[in-house]
Amino acid sequence: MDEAPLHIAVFPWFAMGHLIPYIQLSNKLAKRGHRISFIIPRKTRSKLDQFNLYPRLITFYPITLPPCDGLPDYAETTSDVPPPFFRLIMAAMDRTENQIEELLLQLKPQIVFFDFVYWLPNLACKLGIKSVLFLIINPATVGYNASPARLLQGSKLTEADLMKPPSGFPSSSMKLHPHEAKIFAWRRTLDFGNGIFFHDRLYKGLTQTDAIAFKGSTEIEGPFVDYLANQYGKPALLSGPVVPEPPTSRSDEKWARWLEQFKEDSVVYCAFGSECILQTAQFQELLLGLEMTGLPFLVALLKPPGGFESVEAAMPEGFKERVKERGIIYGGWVQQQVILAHSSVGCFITHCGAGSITEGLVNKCQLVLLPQTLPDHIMNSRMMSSELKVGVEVERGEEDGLFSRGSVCKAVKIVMDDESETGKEIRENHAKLRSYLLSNDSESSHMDRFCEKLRDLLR
Ligand SMILES: C[C@@H]1O[C@H](OP(=O)(O)OP(=O)(O)OC[C@H]2O[C@@H](n3ccc(=O)[nH]c3=O)[C@H](O)[C@@H]2O)[C@H](O)[C@H](O)[C@H]1O
Repeated sequence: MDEAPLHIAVFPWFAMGHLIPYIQLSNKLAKRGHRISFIIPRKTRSKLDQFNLYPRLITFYPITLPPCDGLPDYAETTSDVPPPFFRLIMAAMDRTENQIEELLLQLKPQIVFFDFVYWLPNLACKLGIKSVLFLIINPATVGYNASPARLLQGSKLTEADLMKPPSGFPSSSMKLHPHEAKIFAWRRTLDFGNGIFFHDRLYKGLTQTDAIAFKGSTEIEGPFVDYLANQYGKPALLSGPVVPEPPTSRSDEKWARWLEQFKEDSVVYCAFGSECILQTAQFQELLLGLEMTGLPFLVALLKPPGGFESVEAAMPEGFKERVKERGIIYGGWVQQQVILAHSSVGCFITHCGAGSITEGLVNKCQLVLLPQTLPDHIMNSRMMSSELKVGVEVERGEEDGLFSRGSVCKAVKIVMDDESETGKEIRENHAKLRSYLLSNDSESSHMDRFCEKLRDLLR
């Protein structure tokens, strides 16, 4: 490489599901010699250090969030508080503009990556820095939901409108069920920090940034990224799938010991990311569905609302006595990537967060898709089940969106059953996609193109 390395500052939304993939992307860039100045929440640093594989090139710049009415002092990422508080974290991030300006003046990066902090493109422009809106949310969701073609339908977009893709959208199989259209419609007018709707925040960022970029690969996301480049009339880049480096740490001893008692590919691991909280009835239905499978299972979920002291306290009656050592329900943080790589784990029930989907695809365990209340989870689920056919969605009520123990058990059985035709097709497709994602050629050609397009912004 004869060109000078780039210096990129990054300022992602303070959610673990965004911070971790931003560090994974930074690792890929640092591997090629680029320098990253990474703005992080101060107290969360101890959780993030382990992901930084190039500390000589990736420097963390911890910042303290300014106080915000109603936000507890200790809260700085979405995993510190329940969902109603997320908009206050966003409001506090919006108040860091002066701090960020000073930092950028001092660091002098050539490019700054951001996602939800919509005011960053204007600030960057003032300082002579190029801005890139880098989204870990898949481009299909953004194209479906926030393309200018959708806005032309007017501000009174109905749930019925949202059940169909906007004009020119590159896929006709990505359709929503009524309960999902409700979620999409609700999100559009969600107050998300300083009185600005989530949708408007994203739209402002998309219109003002110098370029839009996504985590994803040309083969899967290419048509959606081209659609957005066309719609917004600006460069749209793909970083490649940003497959995490294989974990170097071993699983916590207690999980490793527990997993080792079971035969290969037999354990169901179920986790819903860093912020998702199930209502008690659905939490219990999920556990009862796992019990019905007869398989061993490890569940890492936050406790449901309602004042439960622990996840154990929220278990269905008699559940613990019935499943005994065969099932573990844990309410704390686990090393997900290490667990997914364990040879005993054969199935992953995921909420379809962007990070979990990639981590699931690059491991051998089969995917059961149980998307929760975020539009990109729903689109990820549809993409994995209908377009790529690498996982099975848990069936839900068309109107109420609720799943049952029977539907959980059914989906697990399909992917785990050697005799099932659907299961066979899914396992074959997953194996092909896994080997594509893990191939060095795919990663390095995506990164070549990505870095070239970043350089184009500076010419
Ligand atoms: C706004 C939203 O942020 C979301 O993040 P979320 O935390 O829900 O899920 P993941 O993307 O799987 O991210 C969660 C990340 O945390 C890791 N982890 C989680 C729990 C645990 O106990 N141990 C772990 O190691 C996991 O391995 C993954 O890397 C999604 O992106 C979503 O797409 C986006 O819209």
